[in-house]
Amino acid sequence: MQELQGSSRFDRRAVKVDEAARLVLGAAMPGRRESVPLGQAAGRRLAEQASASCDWPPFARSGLDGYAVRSADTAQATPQSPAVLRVVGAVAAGELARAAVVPGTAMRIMTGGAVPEGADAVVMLEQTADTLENGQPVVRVKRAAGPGQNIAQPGEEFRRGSPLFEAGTLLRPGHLALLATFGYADVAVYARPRVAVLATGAELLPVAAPLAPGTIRDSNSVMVAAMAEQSGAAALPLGRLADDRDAVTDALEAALAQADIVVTTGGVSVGDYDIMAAIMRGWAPDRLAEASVNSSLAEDRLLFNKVAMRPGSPTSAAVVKGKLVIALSGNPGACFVGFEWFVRPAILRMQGAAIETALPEAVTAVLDAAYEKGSPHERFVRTRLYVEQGVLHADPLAFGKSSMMASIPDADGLIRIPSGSSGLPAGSLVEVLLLQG
Ligand SMILES: Nc1nc2c(c(=O)[nH]1)N[C@H]1C(S)=C(S)[C@@H](COP(=O)(O)OP(=O)(O)OC[C@H]3O[C@@H](n4cnc5c(N)ncnc54)[C@H](O)[C@@H]3O)O[C@H]1N2
Ligand code: MOO
Ligand SMILES: [Mg+2]
Repeated sequence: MQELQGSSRFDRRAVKVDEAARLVLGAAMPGRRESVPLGQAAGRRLAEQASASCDWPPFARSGLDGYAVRSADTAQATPQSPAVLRVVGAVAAGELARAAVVPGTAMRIMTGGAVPEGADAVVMLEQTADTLENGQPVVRVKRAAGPGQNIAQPGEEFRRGSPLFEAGTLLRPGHLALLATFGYADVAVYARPRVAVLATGAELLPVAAPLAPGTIRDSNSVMVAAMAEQSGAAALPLGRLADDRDAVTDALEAALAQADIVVTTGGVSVGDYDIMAAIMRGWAPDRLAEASVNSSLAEDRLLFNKVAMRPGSPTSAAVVKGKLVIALSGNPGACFVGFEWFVRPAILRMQGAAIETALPEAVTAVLDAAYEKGSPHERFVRTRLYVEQGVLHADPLAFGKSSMMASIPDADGLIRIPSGSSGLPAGSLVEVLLLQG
């Protein structure tokens, strides 16, 4: 048996969850960059500002299938007395007109076609009639066209050189459309942070193993790895380790050599085999009080080893060799909440997200059922969210204990129950942290 000497295992100062998250974010700097083909850039984050490489639209463009005209020529047009204009040609999208539109003439034009010189309006086909006069094609325009009508002016949407998206922007399909428009065949994005995942606990079996008495299958590894991937990271699942301090220390060394963030689960409380707590304490515990959001990655230090939150109070974090080590609690519920507060924000920050957007997003909802339990620490209660008559409701889920998993897959959010309270009555307005879909 490995003894953790002395009473220091109980000597832990709880930091508030927001402060703990900021300590982690202060140590998680935007990281490596790489260039990827545009078609692979969805879900990645821009590493540098993108800007418009030309005016958009780049030329005066017809918004309809119709006739390009001089609006002045149609000023008196009515259905009874249409303007009669000689048709001097046609222009399809992708073509350039071979003639200008001079007074008394019109040019047939298709949607997306470049408006010919001289024309300042497009009349839709439905408002025109084609005929022949003296063997020449003419078009009758039955209504006055306003100047600029149905024409997208060059630069009306974007000016050449104007900023499109800032570094850190999460690229969604619409962003890709604009990047394509402006010729970004390759895009500079932040590299996916590499997140090593290591589960500690002698009781843990691989997923494929049959259960033996006293053992359970490792469910945290796969959950944490999936959450990391969902946040834009590349997960490196490193498997399970028994509660052996030397073996875990060696595994951490190896993980630090290949990852940007090392996430462990289990072994952070006060038990005899909670070796992660001892290992974390070993990282310059005397610096704990000095740790601040401005600390650099230069020196190894413990960021915190207790958080004023339930679940997840023993969650710990340290900076080691310039990398973040986040030791999540083994209880699956605590592991899940600890990831949302510390690991996901760190992953987002390393991909250039601003600190405020890296933190969990909060909304306000009406609490459907009373939450009776008071707590010296803030609580995060798994909840379903739904909208009724335009109002967001939080319906707390059963089986929400830290050790329980049943409600994790159903949770849309985490209700934030303030500390020190004796709970909250039904109907209270509560803050809810949104979870990823
Ligand atoms: N005397 C005290 N005991 C406990 C305290 C305390 O303050 N005083 N804190 C409790 C709280 S709160 C939590 S949370 C847990 C934290 O436990 P650890 O982080 O040390 O985790 P373990 O002891 O290794 O395991 C706890 C629990 O979770 C199961 N587990 C662990 N790893 C996995 C995994 N990969 N997949 C699924 N389940 C896992 C493990 O079997 C245990 O049942 O401590 C309380 N105790
Ligand atoms: O703080 Mo422990 O995480 O659930 O019960
Ligand atoms: Mg334990």
